[in-house]
Amino acid sequence: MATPQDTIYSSPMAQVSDFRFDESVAEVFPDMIQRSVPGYNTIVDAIGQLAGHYAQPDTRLYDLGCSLGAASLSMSRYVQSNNTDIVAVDNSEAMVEKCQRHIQAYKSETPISVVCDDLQNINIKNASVVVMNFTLQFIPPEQRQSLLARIYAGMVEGGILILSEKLSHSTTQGNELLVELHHEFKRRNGYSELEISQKRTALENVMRIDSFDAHHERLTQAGFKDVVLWFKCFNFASMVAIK
Ligand SMILES: C[S@@+](CC[C@H](N)C(=O)[O-])C[C@H]1O[C@@H](n2cnc3c(N)ncnc32)[C@H](O)[C@@H]1O
Ligand SMILES: O=C(O)C(=O)C[C@]1(C(=O)O)C=C[C@@H](O)C=C1
Repeated sequence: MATPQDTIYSSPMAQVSDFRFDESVAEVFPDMIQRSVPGYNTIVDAIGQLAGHYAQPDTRLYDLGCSLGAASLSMSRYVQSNNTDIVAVDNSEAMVEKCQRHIQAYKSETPISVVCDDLQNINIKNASVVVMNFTLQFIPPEQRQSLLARIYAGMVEGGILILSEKLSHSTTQGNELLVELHHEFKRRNGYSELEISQKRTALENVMRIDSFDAHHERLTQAGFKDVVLWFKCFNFASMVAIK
C-alpha cells in the first residue's frame, strides 16, 4: 500500500496547535513515524519476535495505543501459541478505522480485535504480552504509575510488558547532544527546519517524556522483577519489563 508523505508541518503556521492523532495524522502515519523514530521498523519486528517467545497458550496479548496496528500485525506473524488473541486499543477514531482495514486485509491467524476506547477504560486480564509502543509518553504523567500497576496486575507470571519511549537525558549537555542527533536523523529523512521546529512546538504540551531511570523506577515500583533496555538509538528506546 502506497503511503502518502507527511507534509503536515511543511508550511508556516500562524499558530501551531497541540499535536493530535486526527484524520490528517492517521493518513500519513506510516511515513511520519518511520521518518521520525530511529529504528521504528527494527522495534516493530522485535516486538513480534518477543511476542513469539513470551506469548503463553490461553492468554491474551494487548497493543495499547495501537495506531494503525503495526505491532499487532508483527505479533500475529510470530505468535504460535494455542488459543491466544490480540486486543488492539486506540482512542483515535481515525486511527482505529484505518487499523481495522489493515487488519482485515492481512488475514492474521491469531484473532485481532480492535477497540476504539481510552486505554484507561480497558480491563487488562490474563495477559502474557502487553505492548505500549510510544504510547505511555502521551498519558498524563500523574496517571502513569497507576496504569503500570494495573497492567502488572492483569499479567500472568512470566509475562512481559514491551515499553518503547522517547527519552530525556539527565544533563543539559547530554540531552542537547541526543536531540541534535535526532534532528539530524529527521533532516536526513527530508524534514525541513520548519517542519522539525513546528512539530516540536506541537508536541510540547502533549508528549511528556521521562528519563530511562524514571521508567526503571516506575516499572520496578509496579512490581516488575527485571527491566531490560534492549534497544536505544539517540533519544529513543525500547524496554522489556518481565513479571
Ligand atoms: C505514537 S502512536 C503509537 C504507535 C503505534 N503503537 C505503532 O507501533 O505504530 C501513539 C498512539 O497512542 C494513542 N493514544 C494516546 N493516548 C491514548 C489513550 N489514552 N488511550 C488509547 N490510545 C491512546 C494515539 O491515538 C496514537 O495512535
Ligand atoms: O519526537 C518527535 O519528533 C516525534 O516525532 C516522535 C513521535 C513519537 O515518538 O511518537 C511523535 C509523534 C508521532 O506519533 C511520531 C513520532
